[in-house]
Amino acid sequence: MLLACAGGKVKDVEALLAAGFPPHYQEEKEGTSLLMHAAKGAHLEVVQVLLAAGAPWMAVDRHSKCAGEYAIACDIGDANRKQSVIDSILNHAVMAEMLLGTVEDQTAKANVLEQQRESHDYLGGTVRYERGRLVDQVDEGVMMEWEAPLMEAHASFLCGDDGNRDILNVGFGLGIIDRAIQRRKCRSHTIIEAHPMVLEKMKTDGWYRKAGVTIESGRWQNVLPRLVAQGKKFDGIFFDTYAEHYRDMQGFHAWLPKVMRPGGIYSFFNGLCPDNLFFHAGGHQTTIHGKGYADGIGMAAMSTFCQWQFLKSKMKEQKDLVIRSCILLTVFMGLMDSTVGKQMIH
Ligand SMILES: C[S@@+](CC[C@H](N)C(=O)[O-])C[C@H]1O[C@@H](n2cnc3c(N)ncnc32)[C@H](O)[C@@H]1O
Repeated sequence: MLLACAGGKVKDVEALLAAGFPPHYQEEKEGTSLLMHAAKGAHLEVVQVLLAAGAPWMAVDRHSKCAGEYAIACDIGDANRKQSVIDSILNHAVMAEMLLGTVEDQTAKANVLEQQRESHDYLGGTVRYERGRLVDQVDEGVMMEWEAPLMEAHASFLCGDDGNRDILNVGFGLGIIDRAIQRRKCRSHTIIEAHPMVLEKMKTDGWYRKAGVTIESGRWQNVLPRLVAQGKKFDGIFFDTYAEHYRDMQGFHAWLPKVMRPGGIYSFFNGLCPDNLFFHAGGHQTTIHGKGYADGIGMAAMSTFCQWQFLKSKMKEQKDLVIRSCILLTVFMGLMDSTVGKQMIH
């Protein structure tokens, strides 16, 4: 099977799968999967057959590399084919993450509670400012001074040169981006911050007295609905919180169309799976497109997004719990390596 995948022999791969060969197989020594072998040779058809059969896109080898990275590293001459393989895996990853996310949303309330607990632990705990760092009560770095060049770049992107923009920053931390925004000038500068000790520091440092600056204290989850109800709109928005799940970020993205002026700019600190380029891209696309915000969207993700919106709108129309459960179960079966599930989805 490994040879068939590496050699792009799609008929052999199909025959072996039909005979019961597990699509999730990984060889013992290096941990390479069937999908990695196919991706390495840019064998698009084999990749598609394996993904459809339930081969896990996120499996990693013994060096923590996933199939997407094998596709990126592949050195065949045909750049189009190579790109098609990358797109195919990424598209599948985004689709799987979005569907899985919904299954989790519906069925694993405990996970949500777990995430909320993490956030509440942080917000209810102590923080301290020390030598260019903000650290939480378990000595984890919330923000570090070395991130300044990144924050400068975000501020420059958001503020432009016209000095005429209403800017919103979510998460003060060390205030690096807020100082950079102040240096660049803007019409108004709003900061949402939730941690009482950070708010205290902001008070001490005079942020409450700065002209044009409004401090909104509280979690963005509570503040944003109020700002929207007041009809507040912004030209530039930055999001960089702490101890939150990427699903929170998705939740934030769902608010963007309501608080952003047309032509506005959004930027965020993107620390999703920073150690793995491919997971980073998958997480990024899922997060951006997962809840109805479709700006700067790639075509592959767009088609996934449309399919997903269609599925969601169908679910809404029916308003029928049984049908909803059936769809979720089907999706789940599809994800769980079930040919029947895949056929049901189709
Ligand atoms: C990584 S720091 C932000 C750093 C900032 N970009 C800078 O340039 O210094 C994250 C900040 O978000 C705040 N925060 C965490 N959860 C929040 C929430 N739900 N709403 C508002 N602020 C939150 C934290 O207290 C912390 O001050």
